[in-house]
Amino acid sequence: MAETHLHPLLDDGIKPGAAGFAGGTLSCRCERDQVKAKVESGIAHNHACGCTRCWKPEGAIVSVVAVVPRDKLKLGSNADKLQVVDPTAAIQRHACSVCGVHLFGRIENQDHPFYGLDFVHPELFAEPGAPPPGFAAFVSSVIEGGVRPERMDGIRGRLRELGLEPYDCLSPPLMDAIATHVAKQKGVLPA
Ligand SMILES: N[C@@H](CCC(=O)N[C@@H](CSCO)C(=O)NCC(=O)O)C(=O)O
Ligand SMILES: [Zn+2]
Ligand SMILES: [Zn+2]
Repeated sequence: MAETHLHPLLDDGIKPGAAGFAGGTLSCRCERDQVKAKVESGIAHNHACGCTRCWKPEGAIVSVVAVVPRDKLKLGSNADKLQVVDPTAAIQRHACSVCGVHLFGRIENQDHPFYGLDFVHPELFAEPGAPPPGFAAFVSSVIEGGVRPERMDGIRGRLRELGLEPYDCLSPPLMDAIATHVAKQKGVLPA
């Protein structure tokens, strides 16, 4: 049976992060005139994502994506190369129009449960030591990206082997946070 290659950050086993990782500079993968953004914060909720919308490096089955507070992310050089991939999506992913890397994804809808957070791909940090992913989200969605359904047992098995519990939506704590936000908006829970 062929090995399951999920993502370069995962395939050789998950490396622990460095204590005190506090962000750094994200860069796109252009050979010159890279788009850069500075993140003055650690990352949270780092996860592998199987959805079709998150950026993944060539050949990867899943992306690795985390969140940072939006006010801690500052655009740097060559930001004029960025284009929003899909302005109708909840997460507005700002991609380099030359190399295709998503530098960050921003939620502009103030009613969204994750408003205030930007999505970033930790592998784009120049600085080492970002904490590793802790679970796998939207795993069934890899089929929408063209993965054959027969491979799903192998993919979920490999994720579990890496310690990344596979979910077909987000993790239970994040799904609970979303549901709590909705319940408060509806008034069935106190705000
Ligand atoms: N089956 C779809 C799922 C896409 C999806 O809902 N992705 C999630 C997770 S992205 C990072 O965790 C999401 O919240 N998307 C909002 C958005 O993309 O704007 C598919 O695979 O396309
Ligand atoms: Zn680029
Ligand atoms: Zn995703």
